Amino acid sequence: MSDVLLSIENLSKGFSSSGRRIAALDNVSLTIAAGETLGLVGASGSGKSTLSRVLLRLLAADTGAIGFEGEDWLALKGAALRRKRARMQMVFQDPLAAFNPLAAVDTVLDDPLRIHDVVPRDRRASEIAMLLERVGLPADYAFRPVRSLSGGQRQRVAIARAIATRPSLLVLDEAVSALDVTVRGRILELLVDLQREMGIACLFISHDLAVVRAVSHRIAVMDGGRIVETGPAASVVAAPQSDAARALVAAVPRLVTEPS
Ligand SMILES: Nc1ncnc2c1ncn2[C@@H]1O[C@H](COP(=O)(O)OP(=O)(O)OP(=O)(O)O)[C@@H](O)[C@H]1O
Repeated sequence: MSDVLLSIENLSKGFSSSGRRIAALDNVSLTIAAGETLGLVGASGSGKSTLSRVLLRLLAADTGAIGFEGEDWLALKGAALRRKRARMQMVFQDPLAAFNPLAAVDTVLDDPLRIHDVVPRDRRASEIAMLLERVGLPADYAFRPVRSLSGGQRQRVAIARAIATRPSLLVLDEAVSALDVTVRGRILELLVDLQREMGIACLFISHDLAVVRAVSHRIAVMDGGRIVETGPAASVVAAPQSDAARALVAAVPRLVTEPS
């Protein structure tokens, strides 16, 4: 896993709020290798969402650079950016906010296949069936409205949609935070399976260190807009070096951090 897929270099982003300047991102640098899951963890307000929004080009950085699949990601525009977006997909906390809740599942999955021309039109229905199977949903769920699904099933549809364009990187921002604990466990297992079988790299963002630990090869810890610690997931949990990481470890119930 040494091929660098994503490199974030000296990224900074400030906001002005009530006359004060907030450094939401302060010289952030990190890399993700092809097929690697990097967990990004930090307390509320540490800058995680700002980083994901800048990475997804939903928000412009003040300074810094991002290389993705060997290209200058922040310089891409127009058709070239739209094409490249197929390679970096996202899963958010609330799938209902991400797609039309009245739409049927097959419509939600057909959109990326059509927009990015992933397979010819006559193969899209079988591709949708394959995607549903891949995320553990029966093929006849294609005809159900998204609104009729449970939270976990909706998140499976969101993951199916994200992998539909055959991305090399998934950005998951608090993707399991709204799910109850058993459903959360199953979605985390699905993500680990997908990552192993399809070789997709993930940036897995959460405020919850136990969740991040369950899926990540490496963990980066954010505090006050900075990356204050990066290391193998097991080391960051077992021997945190920064105050921010120590506080996050202390917040995890002991049962989760102790080896079985
Ligand atoms: N649009 C904005 N205008 C002003 N300040 C902002 C804006 N967006 C974020 N901030 C500030 O930037 C800092 C980082 O926020 P960010 O949402 O990135 O943190 P976070 O780690 O994702 O937190 P949370 O887990 O609560 O979402 C915070 O101090 C926040 O108040």
